[in-house]
Amino acid sequence: MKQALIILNPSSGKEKAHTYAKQTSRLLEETGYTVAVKETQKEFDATAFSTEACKEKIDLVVSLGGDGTLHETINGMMNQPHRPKLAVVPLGTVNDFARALHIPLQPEKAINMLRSTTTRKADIGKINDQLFINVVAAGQLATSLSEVPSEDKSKLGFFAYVKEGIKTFAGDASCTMSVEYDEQKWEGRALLFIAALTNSVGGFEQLAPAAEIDDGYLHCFIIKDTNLFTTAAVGTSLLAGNLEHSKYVHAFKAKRVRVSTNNDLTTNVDGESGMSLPVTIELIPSYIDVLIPLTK
Ligand SMILES: Nc1ncnc2c1ncn2[C@@H]1O[C@H](COP(=O)(O)OP(=O)(O)OP(=O)(O)O)[C@@H](O)[C@H]1O
Repeated sequence: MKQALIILNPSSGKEKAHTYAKQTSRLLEETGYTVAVKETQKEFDATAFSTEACKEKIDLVVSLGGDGTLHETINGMMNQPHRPKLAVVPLGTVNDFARALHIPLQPEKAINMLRSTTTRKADIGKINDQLFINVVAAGQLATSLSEVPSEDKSKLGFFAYVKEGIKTFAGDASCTMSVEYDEQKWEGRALLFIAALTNSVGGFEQLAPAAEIDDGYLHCFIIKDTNLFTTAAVGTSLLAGNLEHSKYVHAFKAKRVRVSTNNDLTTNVDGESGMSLPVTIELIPSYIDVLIPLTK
């Protein structure tokens, strides 16, 4: 019999988290799985549960939580010879990974989807020795974005980041950045570096509209040193889904990028504060099989 593990973050999904876990469990049993549920209590529990699932050669891991739980779950699969298939029931406020894979954002619908699925191979990113599922950002602006209060994230979504970004312009927000990618190099004053795996970042689906989770590329943007006026132009291009054509932006696709700076800056990885620069970012193609809706 096939085996599934549900990794539940009870703090996302609020009071309905346990109900969703029961519904998921019942549905998977109906489709022929034996199911175990493990609840996270703190940071990195999902990583540990996921590593165990790999070692036990479990067939399917279901992440019931937000992007943070998913980020930890995928990191638990790193360097494991057996990687279970992955299903996602999004309980967070943003759920970029589910958006990118067209998995329903309402938990009940995502659970029901499990009745009839197909798999899609998803690319994964690697920053130094850690995996990421969605985005890496670096620069003074990214450091400020790591500090966006979660209350604002729930209320304002992507615009919480815009709000924090505008505040950053009160100080000197740019730094000298060196970005080496594949066989090329960009150097100059920059406000922000972004490497995205999918079209959805912070719940906003226009950053890299053409990016697909399985296209084999990191979609990178360097927002050059700007003042408040030119930043408004960058903002307009962003909202129009046209960022790559802005003259204030250096946009490129790459499989491997090295980012360094003369400042002491930390990155933002999947929306959380990450490691300090310099960093090496790589694309790992077709890393994981994700269950997605079967479309006829
Ligand atoms: N029982 C728990 N109580 C509180 N925090 C937990 C618990 N279990 C795990 N966590 C931590 O909660 C973090 C955030 O979880 P996650 O992103 O999945 O949910 P969320 O915050 O509801 O989603 P979003 O970030 O989209 O708002 C995880 O990275 C994990 O470290």
